[in-house]
Amino acid sequence: MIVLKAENITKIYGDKRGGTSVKALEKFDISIAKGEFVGVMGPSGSGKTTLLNILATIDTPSSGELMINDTNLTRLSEKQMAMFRRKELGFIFQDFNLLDSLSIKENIILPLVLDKVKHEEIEQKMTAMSEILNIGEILDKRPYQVSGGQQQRAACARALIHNPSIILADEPTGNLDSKASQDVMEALRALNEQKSATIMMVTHDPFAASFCQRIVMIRDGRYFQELVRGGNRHVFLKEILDSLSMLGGNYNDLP
Ligand SMILES: Nc1ncnc2c1ncn2[C@@H]1O[C@H](COP(=O)(O)OP(=O)(O)OP(=O)(O)O)[C@@H](O)[C@H]1O
Repeated sequence: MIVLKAENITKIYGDKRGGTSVKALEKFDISIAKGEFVGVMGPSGSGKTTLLNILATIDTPSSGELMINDTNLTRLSEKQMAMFRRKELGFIFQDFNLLDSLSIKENIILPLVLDKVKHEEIEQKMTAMSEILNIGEILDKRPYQVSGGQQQRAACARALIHNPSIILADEPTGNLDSKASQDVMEALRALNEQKSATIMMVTHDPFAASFCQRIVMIRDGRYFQELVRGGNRHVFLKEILDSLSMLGGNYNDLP
């Protein structure tokens, strides 16, 4: 079953009255099935953030169609879009975006509290998340009292606890050291495998990307290539590195 389908997405930034304009995406297609874990990679300026903002419904394409679970998002009003975003999408950001005034647990369950979900159901979901993500010991702490990797694992729990159709992750390992990056990627993989979470992640990090099942490469706002994981993660990492060196841009500096 297809969860997300974006077709012919073009995004032009700039002045409609004749000023300079930038074509950030051109006739870009992407389709993600339920339970897939997909990475999007491309050199700096290739259009990844633009794509993510459009899929996240915080920006609109200049042309093209975006469907998530049979809802055509290019036809919704602002209010309908905000409701759709809250119910159907989960977000993970590079800088975690947890509220320091709340405990880790309160941060995670906030979407359910706002939706007035019953206490017992919230506790049940919280326990299940905490077991998968190994965050039981930090639930009563504040975000500033735990490590970056622990904060990001809490953010993963928050992104999935309301059971969205898809999680959109923006450089989830961008602010983490290699050990914490590995923990977070293993957490995302566990959510994907054990909870059938559908995940799309934008990343510069080939190591993080090697946890995905499929990588879509963008260059100059256009689809460049797709890699599908066949063998183990180490083989896939090598394939990703080879493909990135063909992509060029800032990836030419890779080891
Ligand atoms: N608000 C904007 N106004 C004008 N041009 C923009 C705007 N946002 C992005 N661009 C341009 O659109 C193109 C794609 O940018 P985008 O940020 O999507 O790339 P990216 O792949 O996410 O880059 P990075 O990896 O450096 O974050 C670039 O040429 C960028 O300069």
